[in-house]
Amino acid sequence: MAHSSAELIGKGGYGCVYKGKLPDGHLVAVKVLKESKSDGEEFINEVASMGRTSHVNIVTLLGFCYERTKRALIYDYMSNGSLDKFIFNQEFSNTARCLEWKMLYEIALGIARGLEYLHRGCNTRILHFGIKPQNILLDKDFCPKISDFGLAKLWLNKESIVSMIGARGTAGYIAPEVFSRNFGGVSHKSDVYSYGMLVLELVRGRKNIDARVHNTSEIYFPSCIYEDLELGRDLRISKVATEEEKEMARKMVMVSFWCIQTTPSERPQMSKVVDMLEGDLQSIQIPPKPFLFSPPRSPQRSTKS
Ligand SMILES: Nc1ncnc2c1ncn2[C@@H]1O[C@H](COP(=O)(O)OP(=O)(O)OP(=O)(O)O)[C@@H](O)[C@H]1O
Repeated sequence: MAHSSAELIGKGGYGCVYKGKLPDGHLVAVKVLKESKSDGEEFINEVASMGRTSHVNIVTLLGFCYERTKRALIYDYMSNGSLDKFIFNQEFSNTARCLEWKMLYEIALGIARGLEYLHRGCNTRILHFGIKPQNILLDKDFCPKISDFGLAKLWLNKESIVSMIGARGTAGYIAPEVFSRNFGGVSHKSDVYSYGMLVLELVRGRKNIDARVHNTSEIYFPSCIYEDLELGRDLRISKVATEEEKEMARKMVMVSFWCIQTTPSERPQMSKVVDMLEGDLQSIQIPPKPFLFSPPRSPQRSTKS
């Protein structure tokens, strides 16, 4: 289906992604999945359900290839790549911040709308592993789209889930209840948590858990942002110049802190998140301080601090 001279554009935990071109010139991203032992029926069912998904903030799945153990998924090509490139890239953080506040706000809102759609009605899905900046792709107009929501994840058993959380370093986006059932059951609210962590990263332009930071109180940055919020201080975030920008940043921070509440039932539904982002800053209450836990470093140590 894809052009033979397809170029490699990325690698994920589940396989390589190539850029390709359909005979009519349409650009596509072809994700060639690693070989899997799971049965094909599950794959086909999952692809069929993804095929029924249609939303402006979800990457469109155009088709799939399936031949014994070889499986590939064909998506619309997103010319601006994934969000991590814009929020973590030194090149961008040293010069003028690449994405303006208005754009960051639009991205946060777009992702919220996409997740709200996935959580709604019969399309209901939980992303479980957390949604991270690599899963947010930006199209040519910088409209954010969620990609890869859960397909490969369904093939994993519980054990491999635990080892992946340890091995892949995406722990910062995963809700506490995914590590330990003491916090409650896994639900849509687990995605709400991941969303909150992702938006905090958008705001700060830095990973939530950053080993390069020397001051220990800064390692887990949401704590110091919370302090600013609680004391009504200006948030210690760069490039917020105008009142409008301050308001957008504050709104994003308030929403994120609601989303990362430790108890799942205290987190808002995604529909409420969309409302909060679109509504007045004044109508959002200051969230309680979330209990900020350190996710386990290895699969064996599911401790909290
Ligand atoms: N539709 C697409 N258009 C453009 N680039 C894409 C597309 N899909 C994926 N990519 C690129 O390929 C990279 C790897 O994507 P992929 O979905 O395989 O992995 P991931 O999201 O990083 O992780 P995982 O699959 O392990 O959750 C992305 O970060 C992005 O840069």
